[in-house]
Amino acid sequence: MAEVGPVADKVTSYFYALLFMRHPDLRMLFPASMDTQRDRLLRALLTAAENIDNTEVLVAYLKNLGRGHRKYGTEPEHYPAVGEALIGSLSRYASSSWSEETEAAWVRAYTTISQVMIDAAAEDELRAPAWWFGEIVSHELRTSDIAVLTVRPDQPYPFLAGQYASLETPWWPRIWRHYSFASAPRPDGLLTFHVKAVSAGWVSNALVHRARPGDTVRLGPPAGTMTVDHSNDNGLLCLGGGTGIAPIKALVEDVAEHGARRSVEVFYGARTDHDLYDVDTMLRLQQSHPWLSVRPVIDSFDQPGRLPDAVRQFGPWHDFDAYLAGPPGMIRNGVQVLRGAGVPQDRIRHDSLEELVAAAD
Ligand SMILES: NC(=O)C1=CN([C@@H]2O[C@H](COP(=O)(O)OP(=O)(O)OC[C@H]3O[C@@H](n4cnc5c(N)ncnc54)[C@H](O)[C@@H]3O)[C@@H](O)[C@H]2O)C=CC1
Repeated sequence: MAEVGPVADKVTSYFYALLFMRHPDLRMLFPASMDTQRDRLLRALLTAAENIDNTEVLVAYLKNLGRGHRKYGTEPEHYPAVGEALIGSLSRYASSSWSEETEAAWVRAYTTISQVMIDAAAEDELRAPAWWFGEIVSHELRTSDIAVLTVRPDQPYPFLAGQYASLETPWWPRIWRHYSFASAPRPDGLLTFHVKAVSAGWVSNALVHRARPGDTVRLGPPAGTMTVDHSNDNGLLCLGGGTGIAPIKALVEDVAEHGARRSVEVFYGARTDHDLYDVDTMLRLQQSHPWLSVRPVIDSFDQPGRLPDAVRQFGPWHDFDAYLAGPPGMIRNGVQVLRGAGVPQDRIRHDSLEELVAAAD
């Protein structure tokens, strides 16, 4: 991987060129524009490589990837085609370190990886659809670029508070983006998402500026491990930056439903007052739950991104489980501050930074 890292763009372009040249029928499974698709493959490979020594994490990641691929229409027979193109492009760009042994090792690794994904997809097929249709039943513009969308899935959609779904709009077929659920599972089965239109974000702009009640989106299966550990009574320390407050709100509702005996401390960061688009909801929750405290943190001109610093001023936090949701930079800095405040790594939860960076496309 060290040799291909610096030429990652070339490797992925060559990979897709090989794949589509040899298997033109597979082209229709990918978006019309491949711009944002290109580095997804490499990112997935890097994530797998990073966790190569941690079998439990790696297998969980691959199973999730396999389940998630059902919505693309991926079939078991597609995997060898991808494997051939992958090895073809790696052997070309890692030529100085490539040998028969390297090739054999890649074939073995890829065969194992694809088998875990294929098996997870087959198992999932017995209990869940590949995707759900969801009708947008309400669309509320909270600021000029943030919308709260409520979606009614066509069949029951089981998930846990703190997880996210991938979502495809009718305007950008086969382009999927992740959005966290902004509520814990509700008795009426409706799902809520907070979407910020980001520059060059095709899906997010369509969802904020174009989507209307009555439109239909497709939903992939729920994913993510940022869920509440109900096996202990530790307090929850939650950092939500911008629309990252969405899954934090879901976690608060989840704790409330479990009859909270634990304190929940929420720090809600935004650039300006105006960007605290969900502060009223959070303060209402604080009023009805004595165990909940919500602290809005507004950036100042001389101190942008000050959310993690604000958390440092309170505490102590070493007995808390920590949850972070928001921009990747906030999560990185937040984790550092929390580690410095004595919160062990295994009690700090957030979504994968690779996925969040991809979501910003
Ligand atoms: N599950 C998750 O982790 C979720 C993540 N998101 C992500 O959250 C982001 C939301 O974007 P915006 O609302 O535009 O957020 P933003 O860029 O306006 O930032 C919101 C707040 O986060 C903090 N922050 C931002 N960058 C920081 C840094 N480098 N260091 C420390 N603190 C920092 C600041 O307090 C800032 O006011 C998107 O990138 C989105 O993908 C959104 C929903 C769920």
